[in-house]
Amino acid sequence: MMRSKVLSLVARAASNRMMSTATKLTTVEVNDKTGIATLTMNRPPVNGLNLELLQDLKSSIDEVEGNKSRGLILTSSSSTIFSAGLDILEMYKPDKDRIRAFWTQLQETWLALYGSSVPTAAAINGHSPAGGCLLATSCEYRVMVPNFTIGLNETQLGIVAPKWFMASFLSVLPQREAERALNQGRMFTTEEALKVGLIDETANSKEEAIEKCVAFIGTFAKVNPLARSLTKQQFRAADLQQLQNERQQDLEKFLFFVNQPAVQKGLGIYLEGLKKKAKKQ
Ligand SMILES: CC/C=C\C/C=C\C/C=C\CC/C=C/CC(=O)SCCNC(=O)CCNC(=O)[C@H](O)C(C)(C)COP(=O)(O)OP(=O)(O)OC[C@H]1O[C@@H](n2cnc3c(N)ncnc32)[C@H](O)[C@@H]1OP(=O)(O)O
Repeated sequence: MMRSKVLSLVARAASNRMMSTATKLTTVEVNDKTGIATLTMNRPPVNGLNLELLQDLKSSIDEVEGNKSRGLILTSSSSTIFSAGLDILEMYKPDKDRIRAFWTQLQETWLALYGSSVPTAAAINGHSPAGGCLLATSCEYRVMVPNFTIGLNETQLGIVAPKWFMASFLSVLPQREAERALNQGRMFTTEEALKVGLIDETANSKEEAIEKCVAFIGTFAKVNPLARSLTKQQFRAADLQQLQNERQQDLEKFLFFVNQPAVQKGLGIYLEGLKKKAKKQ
């Protein structure tokens, strides 16, 4: 970003530095006191992860990696939705080239977030199904506001979570819990998620969730940053390497699967159900 633009933004935000506003789908704000970056998703109405939001997320993660932030907190500008997961419109009756770019970008964004060298935490201030849960479980810590739901509900849509979605989930939950929840496509309430360990803490508001994420990141203040990040990377290396090695096959598998007539039919019915529900409200 141009230095002059950064400077004018610095002047505007008293103690927080807005590091990126070039795109409207994500913003990065670095707190001058803590040095921690808050990455906010802003794609109304539900932060559906389409190609452009995924691109912005990836470039915002890269920006945080590059600006020496002490940590990254992922959250949403919506008051009720963290992220509704993948934008189903990207997968339903897809454009041939765009769906390839979409899935490739999802892979890249996951590799960047799950493999991030800075401490990461999610302030889950709303519902977080499927791809939303993928983002949250790719972070190292999760704080969630009550009365929302989180989980990998793919089987409820007649689709299958790829291995790397499972890897993020398994980095948080024991295998037995993860397998059962995935097979059921189970969505956990905030309270259930806390009980099972899918989230680490609850908070009564987004602000409190962010404070708790800041406190988590603060636990690394006296730890050597290089030693911490190399340790994290060793824990995550096998999962990251597996996707790196299989990226092309993973893409082809996704394209084959998603283009099956039965899958397309299921997605169409699911979308119709969402739209009917939205009209009733
Ligand atoms: C053998 C095979 C091996 C390997 C397989 C290989 C590949 C696997 C293939 C595929 C895997 C793909 C993985 C996908 C993961 C996903 O993320 S799929 C998306 C799942 N998401 C959901 O199910 C969430 C659905 N949405 C909701 O439940 C609610 O909308 C939500 C609780 C989030 C919010 O509720 P509310 O505030 O009441 O809002 P509305 O429901 O009224 O929604 C507002 C409008 O937004 C539209 N919308 C909602 N979610 C989505 C979405 N995910 N995508 C697109 N659009 C969405 C909704 O229709 C409303 O639109 P309208 O206003 O009517 O136009």
